[in-house]
Amino acid sequence: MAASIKKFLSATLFEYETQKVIAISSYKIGLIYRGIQMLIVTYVIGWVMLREKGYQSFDTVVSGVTTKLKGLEYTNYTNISAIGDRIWDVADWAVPPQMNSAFFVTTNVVITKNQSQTTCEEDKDNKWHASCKNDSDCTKGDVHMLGWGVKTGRCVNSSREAELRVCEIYGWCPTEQDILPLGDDKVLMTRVKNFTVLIKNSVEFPKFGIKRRNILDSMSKNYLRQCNYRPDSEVDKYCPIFKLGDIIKHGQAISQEDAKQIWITGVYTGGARKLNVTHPPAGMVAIDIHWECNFDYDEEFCKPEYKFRNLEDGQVGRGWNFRHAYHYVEDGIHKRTLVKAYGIQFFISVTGRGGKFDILNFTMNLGSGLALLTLATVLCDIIVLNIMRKRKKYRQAKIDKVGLLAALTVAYENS
Ligand SMILES: Nc1ncnc2c1ncn2[C@@H]1O[C@H](COP(=O)(O)OP(=O)(O)OP(=O)(O)O)[C@@H](O)[C@H]1O
Repeated sequence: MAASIKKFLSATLFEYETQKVIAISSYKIGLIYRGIQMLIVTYVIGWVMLREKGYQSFDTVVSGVTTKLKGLEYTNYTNISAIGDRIWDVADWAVPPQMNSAFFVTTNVVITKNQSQTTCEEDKDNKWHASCKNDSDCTKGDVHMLGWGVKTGRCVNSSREAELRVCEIYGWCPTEQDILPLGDDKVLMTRVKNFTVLIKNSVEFPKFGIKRRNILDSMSKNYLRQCNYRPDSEVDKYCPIFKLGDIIKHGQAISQEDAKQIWITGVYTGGARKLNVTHPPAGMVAIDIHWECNFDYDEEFCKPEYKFRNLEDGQVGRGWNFRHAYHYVEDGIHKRTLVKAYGIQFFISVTGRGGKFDILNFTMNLGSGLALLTLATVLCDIIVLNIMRKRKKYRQAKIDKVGLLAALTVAYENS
C-alpha cells in the first residue's frame, strides 16, 4: 500500500514537464495548421478590427429633438353642426402643440360644442350606472367616476333613446354623444397623409467634442422649404421633412384596409388579426434616428439614418384617443368645446455611436488577437496525437519520459 502511494506521488507531484519541438512533414497536418491560422487571422482582422472597429474607442450620442408640423385640412359637412364647413390648421389638430420627442396628430374627432355648467340628462351610454326608474334610483350628490357630473336626485326621460330614463346630473352640459361624425368606417381628416413634420435633431459626442445636426450644412433654406424624405434618393434621404403617410408606409408593409383604419381611429387592425387578440393595437409609430459615425474621416460624413416602425402591442385597448377642451366666455357664461380626439402618436428615439482611432484599444485588441494564434498549435496537437492514423508514432516522438518517471513506467510495464 505504502509503496503504491509512493509510486503515485512520484508519478504526479515529483514530475516536471518541458516543451519539446517535433517537426512533422505532412501535407495534411501542414494544411490544417495553416488553415486554422488563416481562420484566426481573418477573424482578428476582418471581424475584430474592421467590422467591430477594434482599433477605435467609442462614444454614444447625447441628443435633443424638436418637431414642427404643417398641414391643412378642409371639412365641408354643413349637415353635421359640430364639424361644419371649416379649415383645420396645425393649431387645431396638433395636440398638445409640443411634446418631448413625440407628437400627436388628430385624424378623427367627436366634438361637443357649447358646454356650460348646468343640469342635463346623463349620457345614455353611461346607462349601466345612470339609468333609473324613479327619483329614488338617483341619489342626490352621487358622483360616478365614469359619469359626466353629480346626480341631482331626479330621474328624467332620455331625449336620446326612446323608453329610457336616466338620472339628471349637474356638470358640463349637454353631455357628449360618443359617435364618430362620419360613422365608424370613415375618416374625417382625409389629408393627414400629406401633412408633414420637420424633425430637428442635434447630437453631441462629448468624448470627442463633436456636435452634429440632422439639418446638414449643405442644405439651403430653399431646399428645406420644398424637400421631402425619400429613402431611395441619395440627396433626399437626409431631408428632415417627412410626410406622415410615408412614415406609416415605410414603417411596415400594411394593407390598404389596415392603413385606412389607422387614420380613422388610430387602430392598426392588421396587428390584431396577426396576434389573434380581441383588442387591436393602437396607432403608435416609432421614428428611429440612428447616427453611426467614424471620426477618422471628415465629420461631414457623419449623417443620420431614419427608420420607422409601427409599434404593435395587442394589449393596449382600442386605438388611441383622449379628450381636451377649448374654454371661452360667452355672455358672461363660462363655456367650453369638448373634443374627443382620435389619432396617431409618433415617438422619436435617437441612438448612435461615434468612433475614433485609439492606440490603446488598437494594441489591446491586436495583442489578444495574436494570442489566439496559440489555439492553432493546441488544436493541431489534439488532432495529431489523437485522431491521425500515425498517432502512436507521433505520441512516442512527442513525449519522452526520463529519470524516475521513466524507471517507474518501465517497472510498471514489466510487472
Ligand atoms: N412640417 C414642415 N413641413 C414642411 N416644411 C417645413 C415644416 N416645418 C418647417 N418647415 C420649413 O422649414 C424651414 C425651417 O423651419 P423653421 O421652423 O426653422 O423656420 P420658420 O421660418 O420659423 O418656419 P415657418 O415657415 O413655420 O415660419 C422653413 O422654410 C419652414 O417653412
